[in-house]
Amino acid sequence: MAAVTFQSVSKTFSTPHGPFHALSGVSFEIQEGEFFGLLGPNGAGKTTLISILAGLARASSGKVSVMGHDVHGDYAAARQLLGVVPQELVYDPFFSVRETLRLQSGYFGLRRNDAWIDELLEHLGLADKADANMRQLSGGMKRRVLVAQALVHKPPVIVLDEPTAGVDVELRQTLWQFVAQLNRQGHAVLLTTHYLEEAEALCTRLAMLKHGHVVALANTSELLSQASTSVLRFKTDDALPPALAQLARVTGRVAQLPAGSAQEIEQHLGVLRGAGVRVEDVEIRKPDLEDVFIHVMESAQDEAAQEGA
Ligand SMILES: Nc1ncnc2c1ncn2[C@@H]1O[C@H](COP(=O)(O)OP(=O)(O)OP(=O)(O)O)[C@@H](O)[C@H]1O
Repeated sequence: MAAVTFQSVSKTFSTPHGPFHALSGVSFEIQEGEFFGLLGPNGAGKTTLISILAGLARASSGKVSVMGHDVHGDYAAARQLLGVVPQELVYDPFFSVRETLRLQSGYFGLRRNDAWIDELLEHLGLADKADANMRQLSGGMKRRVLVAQALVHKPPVIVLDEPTAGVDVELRQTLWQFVAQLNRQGHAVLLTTHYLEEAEALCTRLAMLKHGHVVALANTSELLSQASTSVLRFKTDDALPPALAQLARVTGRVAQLPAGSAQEIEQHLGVLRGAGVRVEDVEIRKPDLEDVFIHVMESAQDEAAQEGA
């Protein structure tokens, strides 16, 4: 049985400017025990889809189920099977960390949950904060509590919406080790993130959303192998000539250009030399998920433009 099923899910918001289609016919399944990534640029519809899955919003049409339980018609059963770590830091400032986790356990009918709560506190580096008041915690610590809260009832499906936004390297590593361990034990994970390196390292399958449409759905390794073009990477302080500037991905001093063959690499270097651009630390690397992501998003744009023409 699929852990999560999205079947032709659409969501339309009414806005002062008319109806806005945040999701249009989104369909995919996440299998039990799978580590699944949901990617897309800002505003693609990721949080809207997760809100529908968590029962916080209602789809305008389509069906969503968790382990066969409809999130609308069979809400309580579906919610019990899900652990959702929200993007926003929502917490009750009057409780301590342990009280927060006991309260959350109570919502799921779990009375004697302290052994698991202690384990969660330990795994998430919160053991020494158990009695601290929620409002005394730093942002990163609060986020750890949100993760613990989502896991108090050991849900078979864990949903993480941007869990590492604004989080330091140490917590990221602790979090991923723990989530990977839960995944190995059979929990399915649905992750949304803008850190494509994390998605590449963790997710076995990915869906990419753009303007509420699924524009790619495949195994991570398949997506990476489809991007056969290597990348020429170098540092420079000079402006790139226009012909290359429009192909390049530039981050600060680092420029990256797609280069399918040795000949193309030689051509790029020739153009750079001809324009008097001084380059350092030149290397050729394999494409990563960010290259694939940019390519998929650009192709989706071209297709949309053609359809609109
Ligand atoms: N209540 C609402 N009313 C109108 N429009 C909304 C509402 N909620 C979301 N939207 C719009 O729906 C689109 C999808 O938003 P959503 O938050 O799902 O995107 P996202 O992919 O999670 O983005 P981000 O990466 O920025 O978190 C956006 O254009 C957003 O402005």
